[in-house]
Amino acid sequence: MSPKLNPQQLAAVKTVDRPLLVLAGAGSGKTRVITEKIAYLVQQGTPARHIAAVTFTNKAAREMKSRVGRLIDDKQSRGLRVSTFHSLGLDILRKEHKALGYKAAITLFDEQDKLSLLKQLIGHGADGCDIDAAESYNHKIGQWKNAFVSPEQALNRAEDAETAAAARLYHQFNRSLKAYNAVDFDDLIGLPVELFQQHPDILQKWQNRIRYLLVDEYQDTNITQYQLVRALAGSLGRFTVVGDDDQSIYAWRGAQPENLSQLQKDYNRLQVIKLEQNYRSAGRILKVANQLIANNPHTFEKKLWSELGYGEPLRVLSHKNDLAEAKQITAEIIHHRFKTGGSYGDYAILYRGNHQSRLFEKELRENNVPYFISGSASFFSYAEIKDVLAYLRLLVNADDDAAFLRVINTPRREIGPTTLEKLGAYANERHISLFRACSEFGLQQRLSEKSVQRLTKFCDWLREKALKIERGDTFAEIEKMIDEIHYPQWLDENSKTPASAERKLKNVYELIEWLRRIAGKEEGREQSLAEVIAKVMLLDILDRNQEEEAGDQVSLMTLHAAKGLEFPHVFLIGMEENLLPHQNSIETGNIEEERRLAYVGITRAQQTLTFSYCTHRKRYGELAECEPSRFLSELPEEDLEWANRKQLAPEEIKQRGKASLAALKSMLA
Ligand SMILES: Nc1ncnc2c1ncn2[C@@H]1O[C@H](COP(=O)(O)OP(=O)(O)OP(=O)(O)O)[C@@H](O)[C@H]1O
Ligand SMILES: [Mg+2]
Repeated sequence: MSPKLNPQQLAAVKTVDRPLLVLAGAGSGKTRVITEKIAYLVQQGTPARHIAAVTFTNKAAREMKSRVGRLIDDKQSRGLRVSTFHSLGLDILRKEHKALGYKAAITLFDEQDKLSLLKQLIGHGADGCDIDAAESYNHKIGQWKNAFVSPEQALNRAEDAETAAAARLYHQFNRSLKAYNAVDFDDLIGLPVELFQQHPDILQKWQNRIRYLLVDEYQDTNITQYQLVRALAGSLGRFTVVGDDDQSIYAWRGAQPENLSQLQKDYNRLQVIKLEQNYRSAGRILKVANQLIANNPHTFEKKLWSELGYGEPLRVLSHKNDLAEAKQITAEIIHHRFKTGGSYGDYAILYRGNHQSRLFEKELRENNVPYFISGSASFFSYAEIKDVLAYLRLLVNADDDAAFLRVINTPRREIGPTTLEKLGAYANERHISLFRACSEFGLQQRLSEKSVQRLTKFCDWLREKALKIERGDTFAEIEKMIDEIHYPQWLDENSKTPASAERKLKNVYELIEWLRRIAGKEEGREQSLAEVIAKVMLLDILDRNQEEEAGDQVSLMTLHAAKGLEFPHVFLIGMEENLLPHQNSIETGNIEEERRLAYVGITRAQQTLTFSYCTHRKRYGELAECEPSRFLSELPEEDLEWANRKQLAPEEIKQRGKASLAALKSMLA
């Protein structure tokens, strides 16, 4: 039986006749309001299939689903949608692809696919664009998509030649995606919004389907996501959104905490409920978090208190370098767990950047401490693995358009974007795969002779290779293929260092070796490549799920990934200038977002919280001196316990004291 809701939570659960915003600090039970409200709506007679709850990560969605599962039974929750924004978008796209002019099997482009498309477009004469800036165009296009700005609008608003060129590239980029029957991650939100604007009948159908909408972590929605919420919730505003402006940490991806105040403007019947009791953290942790975040300007005033006792002082550990940091914290976890008889699942190590996990992984493994890293890159997400798998997918099924697009110019075959665009458009018109379209006369008429030759050469090679693989020694043929397509040279040309090219090639051979083992394993019978590939794709999915599975293991994750979660014991590592706050943010003056990230980290802790920093750390191969994070100096001294503290010069301490005092004064003014 879960503990009783407090009166404000109860009011939030029972407010169903008007739009509702629950605005409250960390650990105050906002997510709990959402899960309880889903159960309440169902018990009041709203069929679960008419309720949708959205959040930001798969992990959060799964967690929410399982919490709902404890409140209502399977039969009652049948048809309930609990998902991320993006999978809701994908669902809408899949069902409504026709109205948007898409074929059913929509391909999702990842970052690498996008970058290589952009490079192709630029390489083939997108005016005024520089190929070395492909990443920055990619970012710019993402910003436009997140702000629901179309290529035409972007061009009209462009104030200089550079932006205008980027806007034109954006237009070409979208046109190519369409021709390939592909979408990118941002389109998963943007296209449904566009669809709803153009087709009121389809919108009505969806409004009828989703009669109540709940959104967690609302402060992280961008403009396009807000448009989607508005469209689905309709003018009646049948929604509950919960959020905390102090935990807005996705500004770099277009999140607009202003969406919180925008709600008040757009829905005059909006009810706002604030929650003030924190049920997660010891009083001291809460006090420290509140004091840190007080250094940021505030639109909404929030108070938070806790009844969970004051707790131990928060420790600040100093280490001579990052290896020492990993060693000491690993030792502390082993020792603490032994002393308290707890579970490894009670501990989390949080950090600003993924690279910080490496030494910890090594130390934990060497000491036989079970751990899992949330959201780390799996073997299958490496570009070289995806490339080779795409070749194999295409060899067993030439109609796999996503694979076709991935390999057609990897390594380069000088098949230009205009050719691919025409190919895509033709296949789309004729509703056939790209591979099939290549051999049709109708397409060939539209292309130059050279393009036809190159496409034909590729397709002939593919057919022949597929036959050899089927009839000959499958894996020997695959190994031969790596050389035939000049993949090692391609890796050399496209890797930052020879060592990295070599590592990638090693990964490729490891993959082939592994496939060979799988193929021979089953019941003494050699399996076909198609069977093996099908198995691998499934394994990949399972593997990813398993990755998210917590248990008796220490959790390692970035601060971004930790949002919404809680752990009895938290270690916040790398509390150094240039790491947290991140160097880029210091350079661009964006300290407030970094402070919110630190706030998110601190408020994950239930019982104990330990900060750690190094006095020296390797940077670009050289050992450099590090300063403790300015955020440490913003915390109440009386609640911290510094172990082996690095001596700060007295004037430095005074300087820092002044800075935080000034910030506090300006806040109170
Ligand atoms: N009324 C209550 N009584 C006791 N415990 C509660 C109550 N409401 C919530 N909790 C517990 O408090 C903890 C924090 O709740 P929850 O995760 O919903 O907070 P949140 O506001 O969503 O936090 P965050 O801002 O970090 O996402 C959870 O362990 C939850 O079970
Ligand atoms: Mg939450």
